[in-house]
Amino acid sequence: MSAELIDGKAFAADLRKTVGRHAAAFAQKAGRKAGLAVVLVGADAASEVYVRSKGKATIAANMESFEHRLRADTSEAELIALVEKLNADSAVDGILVQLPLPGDLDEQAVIAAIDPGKDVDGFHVESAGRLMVGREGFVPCTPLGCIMLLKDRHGDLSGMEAVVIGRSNIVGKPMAQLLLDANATVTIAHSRTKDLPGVVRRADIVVAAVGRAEMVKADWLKPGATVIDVGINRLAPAEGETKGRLVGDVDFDGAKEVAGAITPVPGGVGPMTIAVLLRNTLVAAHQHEGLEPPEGL
Ligand SMILES: NC(=O)C1=CN([C@@H]2O[C@H](COP(=O)(O)OP(=O)(O)OC[C@H]3O[C@@H](n4cnc5c(N)ncnc54)[C@H](OP(=O)(O)O)[C@@H]3O)[C@@H](O)[C@H]2O)C=CC1
Ligand SMILES: Nc1nc(=O)c2c([nH]1)NC[C@@H]1CN(c3ccc(C(=O)N[C@@H](CCC(=O)O)C(=O)O)cc3)C=[N+]21
Ligand SMILES: [Mg+2]
Repeated sequence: MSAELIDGKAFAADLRKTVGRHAAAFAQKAGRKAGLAVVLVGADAASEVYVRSKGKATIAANMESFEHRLRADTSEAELIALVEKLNADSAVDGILVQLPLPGDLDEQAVIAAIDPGKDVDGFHVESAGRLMVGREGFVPCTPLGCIMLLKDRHGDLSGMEAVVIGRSNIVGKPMAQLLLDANATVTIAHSRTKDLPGVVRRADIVVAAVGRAEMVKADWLKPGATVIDVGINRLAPAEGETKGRLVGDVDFDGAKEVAGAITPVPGGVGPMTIAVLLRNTLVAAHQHEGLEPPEGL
């Protein structure tokens, strides 16, 4: 193996520790803990796992966790009514509505109902707009976690060629904006991109956020490239397994022989998402109490 492993899990554990320390100090000053509300509609098995691990991490970081589980047949009006109740609840600093929503619930309408001051996911149009024009606001957790790992490894990203594969509102687009803000030269690839391997081969930095198991191959990579694998894909169980393996969007075993550095799945970007969510929630809590958010968070 030639690539260095980018240990997102360890980085995230450090960040959670720092957040936990600041959260304890916040509770002292404010006379209450910072609070995160997570709303889960329906009983999606994968989402259950995220919600549980988020709840545990929140409590371990000296913050409060409020979980709201709603039936899969919840109406949009009921869901928005809950969001409005959480907007008005002074114990709640951050609101996360787990996506995707089941059935024909309108995700944009539900996100629009979240108070932008509690939008710790950074999915509200106000947050997206602020990121786009370079004003302070909540940045989506997954791309922010990725840029933290990249800056930790490279320091200055100025002039580097970055290729982001995927253009979703929650990963690809904000990721590209953060790389642009860091003065990288950014290309966004997607399902209509011609010659994706050729585009990826130019990249010093590859961020894969596609949702296709092991799609990015070793021979697409420029030797020495830094590879950030956002994908979370569950393979079908092999013989003798009850649960399939979790893999990313990059063919890790091949890519690790060519890349300079690579994030594993699991243990890469996923843990960063949760750590950044707690960080964003603590920042929101400071804002709600009129306190200056801690330096260097
Ligand atoms: N680790 C973490 O914390 C998180 C992980 N994820 C994971 O990241 C992945 C991406 O998530 P998300 O952005 O929500 O996914 P979306 O499905 O919303 O977006 C996928 C993007 O990939 C593009 N795409 C699909 N097929 C191809 C292809 N063959 N070639 C090139 N581009 C393609 C799509 O293009 P087009 O726009 O043209 O359709 C689209 O822009 C998933 O595996 C998800 O589970 C997501 C969030 C957090
Ligand atoms: N409103 C909203 N915000 C989100 O941020 C959001 C969402 N909806 N819907 C689903 C996706 C996905 N996502 C993950 C977070 C952490 C891990 C994670 O911690 N993964 C571990 C492994 C977990 C396991 O083993 O099951 C890892 O990669 O090491 C994965 C995926 C957040 N998302
Ligand atoms: Mg999506």
